[in-house]
Amino acid sequence: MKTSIATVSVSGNLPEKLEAIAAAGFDGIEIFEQDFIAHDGDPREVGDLIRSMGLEITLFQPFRDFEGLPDPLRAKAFDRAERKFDLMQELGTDLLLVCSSCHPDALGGIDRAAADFHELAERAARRGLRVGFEALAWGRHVNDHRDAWEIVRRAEHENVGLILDSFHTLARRIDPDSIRRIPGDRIFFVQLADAPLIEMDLLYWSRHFRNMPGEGDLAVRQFMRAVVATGYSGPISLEIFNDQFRGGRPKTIAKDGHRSLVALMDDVRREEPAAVLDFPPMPQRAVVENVAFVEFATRGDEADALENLLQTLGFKRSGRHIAKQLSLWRQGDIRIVVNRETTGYASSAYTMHGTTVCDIGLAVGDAAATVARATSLGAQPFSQPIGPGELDIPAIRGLSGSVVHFIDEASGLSKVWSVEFEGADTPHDGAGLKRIDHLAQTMSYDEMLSWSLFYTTLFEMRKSPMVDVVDPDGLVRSQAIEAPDGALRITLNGAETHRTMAGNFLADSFGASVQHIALASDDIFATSGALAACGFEPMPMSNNYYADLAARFDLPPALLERLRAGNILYDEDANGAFYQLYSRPYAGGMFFEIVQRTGGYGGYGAPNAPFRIAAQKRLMRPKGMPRR
Ligand SMILES: O=C(O)c1ccc(O)c(O)c1
Ligand SMILES: [Mg+2]
Repeated sequence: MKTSIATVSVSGNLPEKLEAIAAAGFDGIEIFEQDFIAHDGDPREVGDLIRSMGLEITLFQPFRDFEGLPDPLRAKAFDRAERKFDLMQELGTDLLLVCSSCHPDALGGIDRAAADFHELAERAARRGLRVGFEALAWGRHVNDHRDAWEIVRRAEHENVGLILDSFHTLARRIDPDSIRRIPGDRIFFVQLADAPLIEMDLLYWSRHFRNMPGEGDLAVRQFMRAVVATGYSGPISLEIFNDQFRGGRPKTIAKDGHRSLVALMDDVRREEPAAVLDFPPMPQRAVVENVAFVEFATRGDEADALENLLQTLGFKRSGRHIAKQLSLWRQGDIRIVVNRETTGYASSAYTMHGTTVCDIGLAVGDAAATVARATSLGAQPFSQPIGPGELDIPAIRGLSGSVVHFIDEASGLSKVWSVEFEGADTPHDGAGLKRIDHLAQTMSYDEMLSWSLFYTTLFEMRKSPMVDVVDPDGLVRSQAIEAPDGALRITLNGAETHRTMAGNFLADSFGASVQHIALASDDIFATSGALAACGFEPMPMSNNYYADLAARFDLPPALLERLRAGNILYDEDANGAFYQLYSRPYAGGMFFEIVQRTGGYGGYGAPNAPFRIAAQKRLMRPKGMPRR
């Protein structure tokens, strides 16, 4: 099965689009006519350029407002088609996409349309070309793939077939399983797009909000399962109209597209075992067991400040690396590595971002298989020279240059602490922090889809709905990506302006990275007391916040007073309660959060976020100081 993508999906001029598409690993492209017209170059040369990059032209599109017209418009439509057939022959492609008519004079009538397609197919056949019919969701008379199929069937010509596009079917809530009734050899082409569920005009939704399969909310997988069940074996092509992608980096968009397609086909293979798919197999999504470690790259005074903060959080240094300037800090099941190396990867991360989380270690069932899946999805394996006595721990590059290591029991990699570190790796209770609850990564809003696709295609993780967080100086979008049992929880925070707390951090750290780490306690009040004894200074919350808590919830006065006294934030959902306590920001806006979940509370305290951010900004911008 060939992978393909429409040129309209990627930003840039035609050569830039082609280069990005070829580099991402696609087999072919759909030429979107506008991209060709905007290019100044002979069609034969364009065709040769495309083939020289190892790409095939799988389709030329769109041909609009063809079927059901009265003469003389009908005759003109056929003349127009002949010109496009000339162009297709020069480019070197044999398939034309005809999308259903939106013409105000189109007459309708299934048999009239079928007769038009019979004649068009006859003309195409004379040149060895084929035509495919696609129902646009907003087509005047034809806006359902089942009607398009009836027209193709009645056209009775082997040079006309059906073109399916997941957006048009799913946006109209047409049951994708109706595709299972169509013979696979009569489907000439399949286009895929996802989209976020937003109530709006279908045309506007389609032209501005489509995204890659898995990035939106449509049942693209169910659609594709139905397609492969028909026996269809032609190209699978992404056709994504998206305002954000039009302004994005061509290479990133194309790579994300390829990743989404490969992951989708892997899911389809597993869920539709009877279908024959010539797609290379890959290991299934990795189940993350826990966050094995978080590593900071840091230096000098900043490193001292970080270690000091870790001590006030109840951590103890429990090991030093046998050869490198790494120290291991422990509490409960949490491991934090402080890396002060001046060469190697962590050192470059420090140079780039300042003190930063440069590496995340995840415990998985099979580390090598996880890297194999990641590589199939287009991720880059990561390695650096290994010193004597050190273990070769499989790793990949995450996004924005970060590194993710995979640790497993089977290969002995979980023993890395006793092998590579001197000193006892013994757990201790400290202030009662047990495990990492979540990691919060900050990025520009444009990068959020890439990151959520990265996590959801590689790991067994789900995304929860996007929430808006109000910062006094702008809006931040936040989305959680979670493993089913909470073994790994990541919140993605997308900043649009550098004046927000998140945007400021992003600008200061030159790129996306972890802005805060949330550590879980099973008794936040005991932890709060223990932290005070360690010299921890919580971020102060306002009286207004606690007055509002009293109004929002039915909290006993004594509990409310304990919350206020400890600067602890509170939230509830249908399942349980959530307690939060924040450190003061350090090193360019990073911070720690301490949380307790009771009764299966599933969120992240989003209602509290605006007040937490305002409190942090008060600390960072003392009273009376104008903002930068
Ligand atoms: O928005 C459109 O007009 C349009 C054109 C061609 C397509 O294949 C499509 O899905 C939409
Ligand atoms: Mg389409």
